[in-house]
Amino acid sequence: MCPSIYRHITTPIFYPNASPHLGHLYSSLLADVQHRWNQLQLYNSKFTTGTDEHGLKIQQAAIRNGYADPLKFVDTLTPKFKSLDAQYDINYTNFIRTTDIKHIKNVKKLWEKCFQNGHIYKDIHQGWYSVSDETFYPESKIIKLENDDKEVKYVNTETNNEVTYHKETNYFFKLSDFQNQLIDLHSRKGLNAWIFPESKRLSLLNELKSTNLSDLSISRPSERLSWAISVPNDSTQSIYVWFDALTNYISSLGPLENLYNSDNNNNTMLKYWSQTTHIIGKDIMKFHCWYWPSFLLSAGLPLPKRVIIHDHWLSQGVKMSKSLGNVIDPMELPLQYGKDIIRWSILENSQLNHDNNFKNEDLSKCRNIFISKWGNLINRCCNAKSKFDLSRAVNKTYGNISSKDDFLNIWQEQSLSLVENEQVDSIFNQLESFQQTYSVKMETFQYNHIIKDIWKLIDQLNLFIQTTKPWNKTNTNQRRQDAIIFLTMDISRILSILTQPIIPQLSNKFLDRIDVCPERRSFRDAKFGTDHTYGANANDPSKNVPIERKVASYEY
Ligand SMILES: Nc1ncnc2c1ncn2[C@@H]1O[C@H](COP(=O)(O)OP(=O)(O)OP(=O)(O)O)[C@@H](O)[C@H]1O
Repeated sequence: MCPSIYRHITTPIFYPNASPHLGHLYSSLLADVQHRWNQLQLYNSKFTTGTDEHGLKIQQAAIRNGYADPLKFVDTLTPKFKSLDAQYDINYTNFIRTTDIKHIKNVKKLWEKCFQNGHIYKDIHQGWYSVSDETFYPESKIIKLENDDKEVKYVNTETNNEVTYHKETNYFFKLSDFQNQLIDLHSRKGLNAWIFPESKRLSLLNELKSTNLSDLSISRPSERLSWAISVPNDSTQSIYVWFDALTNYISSLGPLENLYNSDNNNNTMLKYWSQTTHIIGKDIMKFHCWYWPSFLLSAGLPLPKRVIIHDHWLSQGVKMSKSLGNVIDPMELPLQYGKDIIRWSILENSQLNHDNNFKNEDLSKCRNIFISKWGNLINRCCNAKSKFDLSRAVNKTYGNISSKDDFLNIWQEQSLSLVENEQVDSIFNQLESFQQTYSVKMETFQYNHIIKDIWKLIDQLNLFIQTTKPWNKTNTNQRRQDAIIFLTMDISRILSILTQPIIPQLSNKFLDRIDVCPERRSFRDAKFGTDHTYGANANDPSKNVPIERKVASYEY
């Protein structure tokens, strides 16, 4: 553990009104990779996910499904979210349910603080409400639709979900008081930016600058919304689901009051909180980037570190969603390909800042590439028949190599051709640029770019092996053979260490295959020539192939 560095990563808490789908897995996967990346650096890392269990949408779904008690209804669905995580090795440290008592206490506390500080007041509210989105929409965003039977319904133009007109007493939050502070917050750029990616920051900032924020209704009459936390000292009103849900991010770390103790040295909760990254889909960015910081500022609480916003998985051209039912169920994906292949393929074929389409055939393609490129590379270099000896190369022949320059000095004596020298140069150039950019790409969730860089390096290594042909009888000079095997496998070792956040099981199979000891698999070990202890039984004929052509059932 690195005692002084703390990180906290969160997914949205999901609405358990139906089973999870690919979109939920995507948010969780982005977070899981980040959490594992923190762990690879030996940081203190927490990862929070969970379920958002209150609100009208759940109340109505419970009734539709024949449950008088909504808690009994969500009790049947929350395990499905946990099973999905288990299936894909989503290694969260905290699973929060908004029906947890400790969370309910925090929500009430946040309300009281905002109230005491003069940012909550009671008033009449009228407007267009969408149950599906759990939000009111302004008149300007409402259109009337009429079907062939002349039935009329109203929808909002943002999500196309139905809205109905309500007039009722609500509590309001003075969002308008925070407009300038929000503009300041979202004007922060570059490494200090509170929102990533930049395009989302700019769109939210521009909208903030060009609109006057209206105050936000943050309660509903209890007679309409019974499945919710009551407003403190007013049981006729229930707390709006977003005020409740957003507070989960604090509840997952501890009691809200702890954040008022600003002694950073002795306040572990604050250390995590100030390093909290929220990962969310673009559907909920205003809730997280406008409302959430405003509630916190109102209560005099510190803000989390940043919000990462991703685009959507589409199905039939529109956002995949539980309410529409146009979903891909990740539990029904061909798991026999291996969960890590599915993790890799989802991340390889998606971009944070673009809507994505899922193709089943990408999975078998991905698996085949792993076998033919990476699996094959290891099998060739650790081949018992060719009498290669990885252990000898790593420990003895090149046991004193600790840098690229050391290797190049020795390589000059072994090289037979200009082409080979150019290949070695190019491999080192690629490796250096990969290592220089890897951390930034990880921090900014550019996982697909990391994957591209990895395949480029693996391609180069394969080309090098094909050109140098260490198995060729005319090439039996042992020092040369060892140099080729050492270079190729040391870079494969580095890549396997650095892919642990993405493919935790498969990368460790690669590392097991070349006998890298478990204590030498962290970020600091991912440098050329730093480990001369591996390879012991790598050429043993009994060693398992890390990934086989034959599709196994639940292999990893
Ligand atoms: N199509 C999607 N693509 C990517 N992420 C998604 C998608 N759908 C949901 N998510 C993730 O789940 C969060 C929203 O959770 P929620 O449970 O409301 O999902 P939903 O399917 O949109 O539900 P509903 O249709 O009931 O509104 C998003 O912010 C995002 O993190």
